Amino acid sequence: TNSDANSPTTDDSKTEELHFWKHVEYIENHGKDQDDYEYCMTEFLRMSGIYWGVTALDIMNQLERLDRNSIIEFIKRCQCPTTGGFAPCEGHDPHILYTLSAVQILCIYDALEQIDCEAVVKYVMSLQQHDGSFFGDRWGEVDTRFSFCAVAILTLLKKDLATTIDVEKAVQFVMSCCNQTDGGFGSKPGAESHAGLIYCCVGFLSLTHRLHLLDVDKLGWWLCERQLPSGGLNGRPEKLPDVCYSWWVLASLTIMGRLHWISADKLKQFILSCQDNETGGFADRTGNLPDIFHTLFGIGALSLLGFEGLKAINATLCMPQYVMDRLEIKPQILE
Ligand SMILES: CN(C(=O)[C@H](Cc1cnc[nH]1)NC(=O)OCc1ccccc1)[C@@H](Cc1ccccc1)C(=O)N[C@@H](Cc1ccc(O)cc1)C(=O)NO
Ligand SMILES: [Zn+2]
Repeated sequence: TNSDANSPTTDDSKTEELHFWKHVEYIENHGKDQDDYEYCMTEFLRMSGIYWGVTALDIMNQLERLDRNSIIEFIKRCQCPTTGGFAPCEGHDPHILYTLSAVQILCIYDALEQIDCEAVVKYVMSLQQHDGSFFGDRWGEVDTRFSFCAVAILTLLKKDLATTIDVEKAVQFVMSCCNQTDGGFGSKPGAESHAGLIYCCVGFLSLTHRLHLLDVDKLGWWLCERQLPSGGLNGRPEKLPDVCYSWWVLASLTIMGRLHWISADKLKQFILSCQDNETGGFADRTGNLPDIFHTLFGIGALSLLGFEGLKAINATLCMPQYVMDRLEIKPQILE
């Protein structure tokens, strides 16, 4: 059958099209209604939410629909004067996750001169530990996500990694989280492989030019095993498909030069089936409510699959390729 366990069968005979202008409207209106429940409940990751909206609209060539100046003013108000890091929203604490989102937005707007970049560099350096790992903030959570954020921020700021952090130690820590059996990565040594963390670790190795350390065939195989009869991808064995895993898995395969190992047409159909035809936006799976996060990763995955009418997206940094070209940033990818 073409349906996965416990999910409604997808009628793959009906070829869905991309409701392009509905998605543009959905993103443009996201955040206009300050009383919107989902908007209020996601204040703690507001900076990331703006990055998701800005990137998705730029890939659809509609960036001018957002108010560039008010976004930049908001970002400036979120830089912590003492640490140089960015908070997700005014009044919150700085964290490396939202520092990356802020830097990504400013690179897309070509407005890095509006913030104190040297303070950002010092903030990132201050988070590296003796074992090479990175804290997410001053409270000391360690995770390979933060290793990716650290090298992504320094790369976007055009800093030489070798003269700002201990690259060898950072590489050692990430590789210590590599799962010998499936070639994947978890959040710390011994943790189960998870597609989101694999994306972070493969992205980290791409930015540090250490992709030769990967077992590409073993990891490529595990990533392709994520594809289910519906065409959708899950994040771990036995899980349901979810459109954001389209991005984490496809981006990782693209960096490793194995994108062709996935059945692109079946995946395209699954992603298009996650659109909300009334409100616009993408949900995590067919029939659920859309959100700005899954809208970016749905659009981003379609861009990686070469969907016409979408701009090229860089798999390592999840940003429009033209921005990478302007900044002359070339993360390593395997052919
Ligand atoms: C914090 N977070 C997640 O944990 C999502 C939740 C989810 C979405 N679909 C299934 N679960 N998961 C997620 O981003 O997983 C990918 C990932 C996991 C670990 C590392 C990197 C990526 C999402 C937000 C979200 C919460 C709940 C529902 C939808 C979106 C999120 O902010 N993801 C971040 C990455 C991330 C991931 C996990 C974190 O604990 C923190 C941040 C991101 O993509 N920034 O650009
Ligand atoms: Zn998801």
